[in-house]
Amino acid sequence: MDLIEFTDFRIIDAIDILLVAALLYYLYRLVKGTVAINIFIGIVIIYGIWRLTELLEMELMSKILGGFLGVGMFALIVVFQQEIRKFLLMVGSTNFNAKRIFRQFKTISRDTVATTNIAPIIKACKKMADTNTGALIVIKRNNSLDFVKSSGDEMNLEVNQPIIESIFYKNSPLHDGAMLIEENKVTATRVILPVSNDRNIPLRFGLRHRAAVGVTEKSDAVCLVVSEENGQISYLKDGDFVLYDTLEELTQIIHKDLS
Ligand SMILES: Nc1ncnc2c1ncn2[C@@H]1O[C@H](COP(=O)(O)OP(=O)(O)OP(=O)(O)O)[C@@H](O)[C@H]1O
Repeated sequence: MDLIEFTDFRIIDAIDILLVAALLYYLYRLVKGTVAINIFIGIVIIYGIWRLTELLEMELMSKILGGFLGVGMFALIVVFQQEIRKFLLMVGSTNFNAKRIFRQFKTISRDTVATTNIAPIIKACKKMADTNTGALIVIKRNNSLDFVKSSGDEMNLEVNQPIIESIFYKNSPLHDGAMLIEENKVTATRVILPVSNDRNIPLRFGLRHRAAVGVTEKSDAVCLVVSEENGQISYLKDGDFVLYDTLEELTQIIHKDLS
């Protein structure tokens, strides 16, 4: 009977397996490097044992483990709150090509939406890097940044090099925290970002860099960090440092990421 069911393998079963594999892969990517990875591995092991006990018809053990996993689902929502949020953001992100195509059919032409001008931002970063002035700039892509904006001072200034430099100038009352840029406007300063607890971030990076990792983990925004310590300009996307050789290359990368 079992053998007949096994040979009765349909295309839809293959798709089902592929989807579960993709789901597990994305879940792993979400929790990789965080403390949640240990919980994730623990759950996978318990689930594996549960399925095995079911297969071997060890009724008592499979009932206990099944019950544990059932109740555990609610606990998981609490434990993985951040990861579930990020996963939903990822699913709803307009990065998918299908959505890009859809966007082209929107009644409002993209040309009417002010796109962020990268050149003055990079020039300001270069100037700040030369003078070892620390800076943290978050550039919005598709996801809303409202979840961090309220922690800072909201404003509405056209992006230009002197504005960015003067905000991060050491004696400026606005230099602390992060700057948000949305559609070529500085929309907030002194913003407090969520700090990442990724254990893979090298120890030489302090809170400014961890905050940049944090916000790019929790949204699809990209982030530029100028180190006060060594004047290094870092670019972050999806919770990772993006490597580049020259500032021209960095400008092109950001252009591509924002388009
Ligand atoms: N969670 C946060 N959100 C926004 N800004 C932050 C956050 N944490 C730190 N910062 C900013 O980073 C500044 C410097 O922090 P810290 O020295 O720990 O960072 P760092 O990564 O070592 O950077 P640097 O290389 O510039 O020293 C703080 O004064 C503050 O302006």
